[in-house]
Amino acid sequence: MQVEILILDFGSQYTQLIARRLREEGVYSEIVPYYDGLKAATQKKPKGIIFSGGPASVYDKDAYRVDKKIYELGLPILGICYGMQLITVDFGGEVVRADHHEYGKAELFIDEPHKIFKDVSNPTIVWMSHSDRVEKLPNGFKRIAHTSNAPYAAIVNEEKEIYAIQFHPEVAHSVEGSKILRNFAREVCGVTSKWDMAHFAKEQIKKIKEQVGNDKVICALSGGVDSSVTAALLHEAIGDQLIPIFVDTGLLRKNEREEVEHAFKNVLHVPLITVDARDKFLSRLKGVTDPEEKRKIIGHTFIEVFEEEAKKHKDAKYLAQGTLYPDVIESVSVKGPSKTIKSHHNVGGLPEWMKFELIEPLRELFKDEVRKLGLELGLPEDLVYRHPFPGPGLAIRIMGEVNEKDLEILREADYILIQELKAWGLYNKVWQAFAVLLNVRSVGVMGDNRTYDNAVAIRCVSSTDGMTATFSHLPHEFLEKVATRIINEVNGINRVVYDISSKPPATIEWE
Ligand SMILES: Nc1ncnc2c1ncn2[C@@H]1O[C@H](COP(=O)(O)OP(=O)(O)OP(=O)(O)O)[C@@H](O)[C@H]1O
Ligand SMILES: O=c1[nH]c(=O)c2[nH+]cn([C@@H]3O[C@H](COP(=O)(O)O)[C@@H](O)[C@H]3O)c2[nH]1
Ligand SMILES: NC(=O)CC[C@H](N)C(=O)O
Ligand SMILES: [Mg+2]
Repeated sequence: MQVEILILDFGSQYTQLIARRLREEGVYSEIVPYYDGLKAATQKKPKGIIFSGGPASVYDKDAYRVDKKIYELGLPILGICYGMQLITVDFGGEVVRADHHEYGKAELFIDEPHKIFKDVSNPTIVWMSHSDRVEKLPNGFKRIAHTSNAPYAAIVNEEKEIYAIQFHPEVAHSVEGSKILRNFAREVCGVTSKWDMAHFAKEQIKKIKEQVGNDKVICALSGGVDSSVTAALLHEAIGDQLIPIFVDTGLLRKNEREEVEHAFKNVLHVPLITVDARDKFLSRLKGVTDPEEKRKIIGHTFIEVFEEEAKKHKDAKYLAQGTLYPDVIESVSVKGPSKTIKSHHNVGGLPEWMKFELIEPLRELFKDEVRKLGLELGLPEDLVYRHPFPGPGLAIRIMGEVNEKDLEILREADYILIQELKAWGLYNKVWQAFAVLLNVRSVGVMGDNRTYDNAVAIRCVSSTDGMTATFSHLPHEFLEKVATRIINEVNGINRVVYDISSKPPATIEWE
């Protein structure tokens, strides 16, 4: 893939958004950590470079710096926030701590028409998030825009084509931010190519064919979006050389195995191998109540099942997995390692068992791009827009020990919730929705009799990436209908509650 714009990450929370905005404009871009900037720019030969924002202050002793040779490559550069401040000091200007911090919307007044402001209104609303500011202009630069708080909101060195802006064009609050980023790519850097999913699919298919030759590829397939799109792409490229393996863990939802098998065999015509490992998973989980212990047992059992299965396919040289761009970025980001809240298991993410070479065709894509690719490849919409479902499945939605009886109860309750969401046209409006079996008993009255039964929690959240989430504000009539149906139709449940916590401080799953 020809990288048109290279983004150097200085640790901003919004770095990924810069790449997304550019790609939405059809400009292919990639992110690298700032310290790899010069090397990547030399190798990837982009048409322009963007410096992201970042939490540090340029006058700090250990502030992130770039190799100054990057300014001599003759490529246009756009510095955003921290990126602007870094350019300022690198060219002999001065950055100081501002008297007051500036967070939020500001009116940007354009002082001089310029390529990056083509077709942008004057004034325009932009979004600021900084506590340092440019005090003295760097050499060779002049001001082209200001706000009431920031006298130097945009500056340029025309000779070197280096632009620097204090606001964040990548966030949605900057009303014409996408236009400014597009202008930088198209008007300043002269990017003319138009990147889209059809384009991407074609290139990947060609690449996979060349890489794999006549060998075989194993793909762990969950029926989720990421692994399904990976499998579909591979199947397009290498046909029957693909060995897709789906594990029935016994922790799946109602009809899930049948639906996944149906979609792959009859809709996509991919011959799927289903491994029935229900007994293995359930027997190992017997008597286990600790959430982390459950997750670890499931993760290990997955590897074991795959090891056994892989032995049967000696000629399989490759393993395909649905790694996405955020997974990649997280592992190379300049941010330090974060705390483990839960052991997220990802079958493919475990390299110990692998004599395999990896194939990760989605590693440059965001989730919504993967969905577009899925549609491009002809995957059915209900599969493409399926809610995420975690590898450990229903085991982390039953509080405490997992057993067949509780799994059955939870499957029925969950099924009713999903059925109703679809019936009310709400399924695609929430990011994820499911039922949780609480293992809390409470007293009820049904048909004049006392009941003492289990309770179910309904969890529906909106989110863009699963990292943060808020509970979905669903109509009360809908919730009432779901609760009534669950209590009436599922034996063993006499109470339904709605989870109204957000993430953070809660998480999406209960375990
Ligand atoms: N039941 C399963 N059988 C085989 N592989 C599985 C199973 N469950 C999970 N995996 C593997 O673990 C990976 C991680 O799961 P994850 O839920 O993150 O992705 P996904 O299921 O492909 O997509 P989604 O996020 O939409 O659920 C999957 O891509 C798949 O390779
Ligand atoms: O593949 C997965 N393996 C896991 O072990 C796992 N645990 C949580 N999830 C999913 O990740 C998102 C965030 O979940 P949490 O807020 O509960 O951490 C939500 O979408 C969860 O469903 C998992 N996915
Ligand atoms: N968002 C940013 O890039 C902030 C840059 C710098 N830390 C400041 O506060 O001004
Ligand atoms: Mg999944």
